[in-house]
Amino acid sequence: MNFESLVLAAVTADLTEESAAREHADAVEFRMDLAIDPLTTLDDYDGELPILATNRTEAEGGEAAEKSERLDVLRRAAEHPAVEAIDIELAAIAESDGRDVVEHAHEHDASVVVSAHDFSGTPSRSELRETLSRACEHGDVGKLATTATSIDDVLVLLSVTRDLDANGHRVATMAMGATGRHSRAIAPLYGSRIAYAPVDPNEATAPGQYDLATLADLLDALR
Ligand SMILES: O=C1C[C@@](O)(C(=O)O)C[C@@H](O)[C@@H]1O
Repeated sequence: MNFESLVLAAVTADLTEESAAREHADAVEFRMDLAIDPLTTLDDYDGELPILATNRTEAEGGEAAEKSERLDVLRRAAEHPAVEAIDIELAAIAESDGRDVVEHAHEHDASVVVSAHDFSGTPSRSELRETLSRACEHGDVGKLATTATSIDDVLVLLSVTRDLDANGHRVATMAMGATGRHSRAIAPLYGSRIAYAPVDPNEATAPGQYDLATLADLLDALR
């Protein structure tokens, strides 16, 4: 997965759902933090879609406890042939353990998405730019999900997306929540390289997600 063009990632904690995602998605985001036995689940995987492996911390909207074991699981996931990319939080990169995971993933030919999430709001333009630029420094893709409380928040996020993309960076952005929902369909027009939707519409992993078929249709219509 090189993210040269948009990747529609179907999100799930249950890899047996992959066949249901195949029609619409380019990849599966495996939310290891939400799975019961993620490494065994990965070993049993015999699907067709490549995997983006995520082991999200509680601080960034997931359920993985922030212990060294969390990064070990991510590290082991990167070794799996079906895992073509991993997602690691920018916050984890501040520690050398996190940077080791990035290096390990690259050694195993997995791309790295370096991500940051803000569930309370959308910071100022300069902060967004700063955060996304730092994420891009460490990852093959820098990803930023913020919460929009007004459409102006969406506008500024799209503008920063466009800016970084035009400067040759690979970014993925989305505004979470009802107000920012439309950004999930239009951010790719401004350079965002990943769009997320749950395989099971009842198992959304972030506020404002469309179901997979709807997002696929919207993206197709806007392409
Ligand atoms: O970070 C992201 C983006 C996301 O939070 C979203 O807003 O769609 C969904 C998560 O599953 C994924 O890891």
